[in-house]
Amino acid sequence: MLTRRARAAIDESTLRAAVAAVEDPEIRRSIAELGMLRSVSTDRKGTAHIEVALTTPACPLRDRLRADVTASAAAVDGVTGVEVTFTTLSEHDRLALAQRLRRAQPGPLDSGTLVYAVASGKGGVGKSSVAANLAVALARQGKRVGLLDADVWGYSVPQLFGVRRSPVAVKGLMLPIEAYGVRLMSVGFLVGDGEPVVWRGPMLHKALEQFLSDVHWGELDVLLLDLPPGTGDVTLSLLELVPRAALLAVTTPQPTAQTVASRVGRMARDMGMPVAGIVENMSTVVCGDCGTPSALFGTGGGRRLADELGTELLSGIPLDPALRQACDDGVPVVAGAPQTPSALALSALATRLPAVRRSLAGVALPLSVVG
Ligand SMILES: Nc1ncnc2c1ncn2[C@@H]1O[C@H](COP(=O)(O)OP(=O)(O)OP(=O)(O)O)[C@@H](O)[C@H]1O
Repeated sequence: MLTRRARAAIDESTLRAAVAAVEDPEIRRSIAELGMLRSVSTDRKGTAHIEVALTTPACPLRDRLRADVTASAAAVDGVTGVEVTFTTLSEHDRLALAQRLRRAQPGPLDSGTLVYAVASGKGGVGKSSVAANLAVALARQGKRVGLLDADVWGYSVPQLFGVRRSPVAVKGLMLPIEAYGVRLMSVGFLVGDGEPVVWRGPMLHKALEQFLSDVHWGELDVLLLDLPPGTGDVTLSLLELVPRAALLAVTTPQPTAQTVASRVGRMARDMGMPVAGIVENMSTVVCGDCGTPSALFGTGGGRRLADELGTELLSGIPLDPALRQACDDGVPVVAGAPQTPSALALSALATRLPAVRRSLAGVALPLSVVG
C-alpha cells in the first residue's frame, strides 16, 4: 500500500495521454479522437477522476469502457485510485461524430477489403454455419473481419454468435456488434426475438443498401456476406450492390444438392462474379465409437461442382455433433471447441481461402453516403 508520502506526483499530461488512447470497443478509435473524453483530473489522494461521454445512455459497452479506462489510468505513476463517471454525447456531438465517421469510412469497400458471398443452392446445407465459423477463424488469424447476415428471412447470425441486443446507432450510422473478434450485422439484431421479417422487395433492397452504406464497419480485411439460399431477389440485389464479391459456394455431397448449387454458379457467371471456391459440408460422418468416416450423404458433390465451375474444392467439413451443439449454444465451434473435426476443417479453410479480387475498373459502385 502506498503512503501519501511515498506516492509519486502524478504527471497529469501523462495521465491524460494514457486515458485518451483508450479505444471505444465498437468504433475502434480512441475516445479522445471521438470527442468522448470529457475531463481528466486528480485529487490530493492520488485518485484520478475521469469523465467519459457515451454515444448513447444505454451503451451496452459501458462496463468494458470503464474497465479499459480504469486499467489505463491505474498504470500511470502515482495514481492510487480511479473513478470513472459517464455522461452522454449531446445531439450536436452525436451528429458531429456520425459525420466524422462517415467521412473517415464511406463504406466497407476500401480497395483492400476482400469480399466473399457465401451462397448455397438450397437451405439447410450449413451455409450460415460455414460463414460464421470461417469469419471467426479468419479473425483468429489476425484479420479484421465483418460478417453481414444478408439472409434476411432466415437470419441466423444472432443465434450462431449468441448475440441478443440491438446495435448502437449514432445519428443513422449503425455500429456493428462485435463477437468472437468479428464485426456483425444482421436483420435479426433489428427485429424482436423470433419475429418474422415481412418486408417486400424494395424494402429489403433498401435495408441491404443501408447495411453497406450506413454501418460503420471500420477498416476490414475481409467482409463475408451470408446470402439467403438460392438465387432470389435478395441475392441478386446484394450482388449488384457489391459487384466485387467473390462467390464461395457451399453444398453437400449429394448429387441433388450439387445440381441445385450449380444454379448459383451459373448466376455468378452471368453476373461476372469471380468464384473463390467450393466448400462441401457434411462430407463425412465420423463414427463416435470407432472414428471411421462414412459418406452418409453420398460422395463427390463438391468435387463435381468445383469441376463444373472451373474452381477449387477448398474444403470438406465433416458432419459433427460438436458443430450442431455449438450452433445451438451460440458459440462458434472454432472458438468453443477448436479441436473438434469440424472446427479443424473450418480453420484450415480459413488458411486456404484464396484472395480473389475482381478488377473494379469500369464497374460503378452503387454505394452512396447518406448525408
Ligand atoms: N457440418 C455440420 N455438422 C453438424 N451439423 C451441422 C453441420 N453443418 C450445419 N449443421 C447444422 O445444420 C443446421 C442448418 O445449418 P445452417 O443454418 O448453417 O444452414 P444454412 O444452409 O445456412 O440454412 P438456411 O440457409 O436455411 O439458413 C444447423 O442446425 C447446423 O447446426
